[in-house]
Parts: sequence; structure tokens; C-alpha cells
Amino acid sequence: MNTDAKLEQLLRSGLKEMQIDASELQLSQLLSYLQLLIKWNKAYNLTAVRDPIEMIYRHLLDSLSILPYVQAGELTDVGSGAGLPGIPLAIMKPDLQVLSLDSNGKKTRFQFQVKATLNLTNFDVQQVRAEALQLSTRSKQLVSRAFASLKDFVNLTKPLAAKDARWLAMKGLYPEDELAELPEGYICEQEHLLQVPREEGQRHLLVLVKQMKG
Ligand SMILES: C[S@@+](CC[C@H](N)C(=O)[O-])C[C@H]1O[C@@H](n2cnc3c(N)ncnc32)[C@H](O)[C@@H]1O
Repeated sequence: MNTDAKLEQLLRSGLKEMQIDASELQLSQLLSYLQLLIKWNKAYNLTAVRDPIEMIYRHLLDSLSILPYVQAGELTDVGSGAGLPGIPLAIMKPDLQVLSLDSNGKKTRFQFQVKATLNLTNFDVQQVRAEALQLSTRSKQLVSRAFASLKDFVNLTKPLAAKDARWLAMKGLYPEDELAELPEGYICEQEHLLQVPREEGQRHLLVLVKQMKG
């Protein structure tokens, strides 16, 4: 079996194991994204993960592990790097409109290329520091993976967030210390253990909200 066929087979079986139904178009978009990531990573150093098989688990499937907790509508991905988790989520969830933010021009150029190649109409990207951005409509749902502490994630993005916003923070180790340092008035409303095939370490999703008064 050639390498591309092997990657396709591993992705198909990983999605199946996670009970994610992908159409043939979605599957081919995920594979095209993977191919672009492999190609651009050589020159642009987008991710420390170099092995294409590892990219399937640590990037594509890890991003998709939060699918059950993402609500339809808009989602702002903060510090998205190579487009993670925003690009896999935009591919798999057409009822989601993703705004992807990163301060690094090489990374946002890569994301523009992915958007154009895959014709991802529900995905937009901006090169900006999150704390410098002003949105005309504030975001109800923000996500980050490997971006910042919980405290910094909330503090840097407060001006972007609607009153009833949910901050989805993807974490490896359970961030006990970070939870103790949440900005005043913010609570962790939900915690979910995330399951990714072949990945042994525990992964967590914490959903943070601003506590309503009264
Ligand atoms: C460790 S990478 C994580 C990338 C991606 N979320 C992932 O999981 O692979 C963190 C990213 O945050 C970006 N970043 C750091 N500070 C930022 C800020 N204040 N605003 C926007 N992006 C920022 C960096 O350029 C980098 O691409």
C-alpha cells in the first residue's frame, strides 16, 4: 500500500473509532489539508510534529475530539498556528463559521492557502494579536489549543467575547493550578475527557464562562 493510501486508511479508521461520520468530500478535504501541512511544514516550520501518521492523531483527530461540544454558529480559534483546531472543525461542521487568529504571518499565510485550496467558505483567518483585535460582533464561542494559560486565554480575549460567551480550552494535563487562577467572576462550567485513538496521555476540554450575577 502506498503512503497516501495508508494515511487515508488510518484517517478513515480513526474517524470510525471516534464515531465521526465524514462524507467523501470531507474526508478528501481532511487529507488535502494533511498533504498541505506536510508540504508547507518542510519550509515553514508550522508544527514540531513531522511524521504524517502522527499528524493524523495529534492534529486532525485531536482537533475533532471536541466536535460534540462545539455549538453551531460562530467560533473564534485563538492562537491557531497551522489552523488547529479550527480547520478540521470547519471541514467537519458546515454549520460552523470559524474565525482563526494567529499573530504569526507564516502560519496565517499557510491557513489562507488551505482556505483557498479547499474552498472553505466557512473559514476565515486574520494575522493579528488576539488582544489587538476588535470585532464588530462579539464572539459567543472561543477555542484554543496549546495557546496560553486559562487566565491569559480569558484575559486576552475578553474584549472579543459576548456576555454569554463560552471559552473552550483544550488541555493535555488537567490544569489544576490554572483553574485556581481563573480571573474573578469566571468559572469552569463543564469538563470533558477527550478520547483520541492511539493517544495515551489524557486530554481535557474545559468550558469556561462568565458567572451571571443575581
Ligand atoms: C503552540 S502554538 C499552538 C497552535 C495551534 N493552536 C495548535 O494547537 O497546534 C501557539 C500559537 O499562538 C500564536 N500566538 C501567540 N500569542 C498570540 C496572540 N497574542 N495572539 C494571537 N496568536 C498568538 C503563536 O503564533 C502560535 O502559532
